[in-house]
Amino acid sequence: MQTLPAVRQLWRDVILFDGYRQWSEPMAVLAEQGIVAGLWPEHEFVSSMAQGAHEAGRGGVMTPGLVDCHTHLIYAGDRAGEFEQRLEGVSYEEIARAGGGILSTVRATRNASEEDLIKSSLPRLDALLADGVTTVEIKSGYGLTVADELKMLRVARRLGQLRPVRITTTLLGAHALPPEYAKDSDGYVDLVCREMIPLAARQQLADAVDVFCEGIGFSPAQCERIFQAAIQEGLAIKIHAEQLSNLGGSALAARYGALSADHVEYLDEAGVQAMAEAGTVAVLLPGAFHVLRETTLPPIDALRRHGVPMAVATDANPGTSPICMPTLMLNMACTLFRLTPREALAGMTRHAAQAIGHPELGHIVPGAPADLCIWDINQPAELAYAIQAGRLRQRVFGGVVQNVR
Ligand SMILES: N=CN[C@@H](CCC(=O)O)C(=O)O
Ligand SMILES: [Zn+2]
Repeated sequence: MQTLPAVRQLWRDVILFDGYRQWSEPMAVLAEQGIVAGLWPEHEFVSSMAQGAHEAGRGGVMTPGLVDCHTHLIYAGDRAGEFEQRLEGVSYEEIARAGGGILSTVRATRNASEEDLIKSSLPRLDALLADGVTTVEIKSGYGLTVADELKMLRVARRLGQLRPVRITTTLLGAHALPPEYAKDSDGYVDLVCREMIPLAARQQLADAVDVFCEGIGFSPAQCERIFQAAIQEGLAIKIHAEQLSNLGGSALAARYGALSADHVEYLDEAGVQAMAEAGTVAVLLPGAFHVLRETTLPPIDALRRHGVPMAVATDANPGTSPICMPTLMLNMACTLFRLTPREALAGMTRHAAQAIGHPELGHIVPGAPADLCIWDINQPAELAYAIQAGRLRQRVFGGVVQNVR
């Protein structure tokens, strides 16, 4: 059931994690016309502070709406067969080099219409929403032709019209080398730079441009050309880097002012330092680490020491992270990467918002959009501690309250 935004909505007696910290005493929170308008310790609150407000709820834990800052939510087909191959010992890289992996999803996605893709992606989007997400970044990258990449981006924009969620879109034309360019990777990079990026920008289909910098992806020199083309069109940049090896992609992206470098298991100290200097967010993807049974951990201590903001995301995709449960990622960020529950939660709220270039989201402060979650739990750390669906009581998107249970 969805409630129209009353002019003033009030929550009483909530345990508040505001994106930065957990408040030590229960709080009252007021939203007005879709914006957070006030926060008070419950014992200081008097009703004249929120005259005429509708009491939208009482008790529970309130967090910012979750921000899933790295997904490949739109695709056709599945890769369960590859999962079985990997269990038998074939690596992700070997499958990719044999024409499977990303390219197998490319074949299925090229054959799908926009309607097909909407139909197959909506249940995944709904799963994210049911687990507290109010903002999702969605990448293209399974089309690898101008037409198919733009098709994916159009679908991403349409998903944002079909559900109460903010969607940011990222052109990932340089995700893999399509078979038509098997012997001409520079030629494909030309296509990305000269056609895909300008068209996606001019049609306002992309908010950012991403690249996969890896032996089975694109070289740092090729990534650099793509960054230059993106910046030329006024688009933000991001990178998949240091996932399977260290090519220095994160440091390169940081030098170009990237919003984020994602995966970063093989990131070295110099890369961490470059990211710290540029304010580039490290997006940690524990789902892909888990599914690929990786053993090299991202350099969490170095990231902490240098003050690099760490975000956490689902990386929802059919190959390395077929996961649409953001709270499970909070758990895995803690159990696999040793983040504290508070770091993990900041990683899926405030730092995730920074990773998509929306610092106004992901925190609960006066003036911020009222994207909120109210959970039926006793303390915020439970979101990372227990692996359990169905704890969301209310999801508030731009001040509109959706009673989930
Ligand atoms: N590493 C590259 N891209 C995705 C995987 C995509 C796929 O395997 O389909 C990732 O973030 O893990
Ligand atoms: Zn990815």
